[in-house]
Amino acid sequence: MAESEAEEYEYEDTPAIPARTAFRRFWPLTGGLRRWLLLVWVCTVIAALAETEAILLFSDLTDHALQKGSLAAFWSPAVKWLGIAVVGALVAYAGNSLAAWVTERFVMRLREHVFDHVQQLPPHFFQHHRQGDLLSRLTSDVEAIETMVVSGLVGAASAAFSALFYAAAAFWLRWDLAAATFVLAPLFWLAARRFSGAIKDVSREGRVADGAITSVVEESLGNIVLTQAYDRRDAELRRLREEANAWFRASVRSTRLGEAYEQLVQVIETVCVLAVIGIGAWEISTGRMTLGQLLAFAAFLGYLYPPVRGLAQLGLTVTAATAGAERLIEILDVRPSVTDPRHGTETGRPDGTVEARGVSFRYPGADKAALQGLSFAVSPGELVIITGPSGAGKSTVSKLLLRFYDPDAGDVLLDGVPLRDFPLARLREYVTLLPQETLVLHDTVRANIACGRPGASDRAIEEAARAADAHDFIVRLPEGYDTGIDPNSARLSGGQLQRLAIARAILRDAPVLVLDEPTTGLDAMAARRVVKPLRRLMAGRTTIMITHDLNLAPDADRILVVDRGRIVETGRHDELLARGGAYARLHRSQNNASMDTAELRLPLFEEEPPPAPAQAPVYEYTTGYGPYGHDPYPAQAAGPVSAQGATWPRPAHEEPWPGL
Ligand SMILES: Nc1ncnc2c1ncn2[C@@H]1O[C@H](COP(=O)(O)OP(=O)(O)OP(=O)(O)O)[C@@H](O)[C@H]1O
Repeated sequence: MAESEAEEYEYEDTPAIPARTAFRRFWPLTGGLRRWLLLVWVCTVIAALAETEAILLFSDLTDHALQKGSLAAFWSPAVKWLGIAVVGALVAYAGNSLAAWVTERFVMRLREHVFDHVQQLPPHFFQHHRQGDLLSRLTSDVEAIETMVVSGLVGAASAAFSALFYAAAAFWLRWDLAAATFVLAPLFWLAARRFSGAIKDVSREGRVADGAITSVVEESLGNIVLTQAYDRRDAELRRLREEANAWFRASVRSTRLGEAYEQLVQVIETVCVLAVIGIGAWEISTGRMTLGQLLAFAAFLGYLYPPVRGLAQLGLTVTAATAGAERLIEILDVRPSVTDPRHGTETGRPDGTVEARGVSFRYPGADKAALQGLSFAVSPGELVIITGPSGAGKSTVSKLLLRFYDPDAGDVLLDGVPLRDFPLARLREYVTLLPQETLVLHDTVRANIACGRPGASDRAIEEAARAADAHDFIVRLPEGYDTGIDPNSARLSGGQLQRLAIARAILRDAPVLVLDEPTTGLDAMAARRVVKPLRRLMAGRTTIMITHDLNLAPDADRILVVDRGRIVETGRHDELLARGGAYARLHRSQNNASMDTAELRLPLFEEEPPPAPAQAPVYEYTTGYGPYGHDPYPAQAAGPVSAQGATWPRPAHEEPWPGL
């Protein structure tokens, strides 16, 4: 992606777009709805015709029934008028209901379109965009576009036709009087033109402020622990107030502009009405017009002004909505960093040979390369650990393996096929990521595991959970597998969440696994607890593990030490230690760091439980694996296991459900 595109992420730089361009951009989304739009418009035309007829009947009634005091002349026009009113009401009801349906469908469609697009955007897009601002674009800005495309279009067509009917009727009644009053019509347009620029500016400011407020609230609530622990309430409040002030100013200015326009139009209308009454009075006095005609004429003008005013107002609404459109178009113009190949390669399930050939990569907008000339190969079933100092480029390797980005030079290959030749959905089926942060859906535990393989049977889900050593704590939850969890849920500990993620990955059953710091963020006990399930997950799969945690290094078939985007050492754990180079230094520094805490010195692979404190509660250790039951993954048995019996002290990290 070009550097200029990265710069577009700045909100202030949202490019200005003419309303016509914005309209054209979103018009294709009305496909399939256009015939209904046409029907809405037909309903509006019929309703306008009914009104026109009613006004003519009113003129008839005034001249023949009211002025002559004849009840006989009342009935026929009255019945007609009533009939027309009923038909007009029914048609207006149908038209308005249909308009609401079309409008909401369009909003849904547009929102899905933008949401789907955003979901394909590369990770760095989300680092550059505040979430709150994205939320505001997906909600209020989407609705603004609706005003422009659907309501705007139907409103404009309806208003134009209504204005045309009433104007034609006024001309038909008295063309000279109509012509005299129509001379004043351009005043409406002049007023609208005068206001439109200012209204667009203020609307844009309001939308940016709206996004900023949502961002502050979202960030502040997401960081509530920091806010409370460091007593940042006042600082957060100040941040909110600053954004709210901008919104307040824009909002008040917008109302002031709207009101000023409204009142100006009222005055113009009054001038027109007075002109009609003045000319009418003169015409009646000379006998060239009846009172009924004058009243009907005034009524036509009364009906004519709202659509004329509506048309001008619509111009302002559309202009204001364009500010929202600009914000959506800005996002829609960001291209996904990777796309499906035109002709995807169908290889069938790969064996899992992974190779990087001279891979170089620079993040969009970054000034230096994150990876340079990286080459390595992993055979099916091998475990390769990628380690190195912070910022070396380890996680970047995982992003290229998952094809979140394509390399700028070189290729990443799976079974000899460049990743860019696989359809994306297939590739993500073949390569599974276990990310550093455990990702949780707002759903049940079952659904959280099942998202590894949608449609998996309950049995398969449970088996995966057992293999991930998650079954036991899941069944202890209040509703077992049907217990609801969410990303902010405090119901599960870090280690438990990690085991859920492992169950999900086991269920996915991909031939290639990318583990990004699988034990980081867990305390030593929790880390120990995930090692065994991790081994089961890795069994028979090509595994590339990105980690600082060198406790797992002796298991690796090969270790790649990365520094400043290059591989600086390759070999097995013992070889690299003996070489006394970068790896040996990393290893030493890790051991030195862990000297400080007794907890970290606990052996990571040993399943021997720590000696039970005298008063420690005991519980049945019911996992179906290891020495206590049938282990379907015997080859992955992790180090020496306890032979002490079936009861263990409850590990400190194994938090039970509160109240259990
Ligand atoms: N979205 C991004 N935009 C620009 N530069 C980035 C981006 N993400 C990472 N980088 C840079 O790329 C380099 C490699 O980052 P990477 O996250 O791969 O390092 P890492 O070895 O995984 O570090 P850590 O161990 O701290 O996670 C770093 O210099 C980092 O600043």
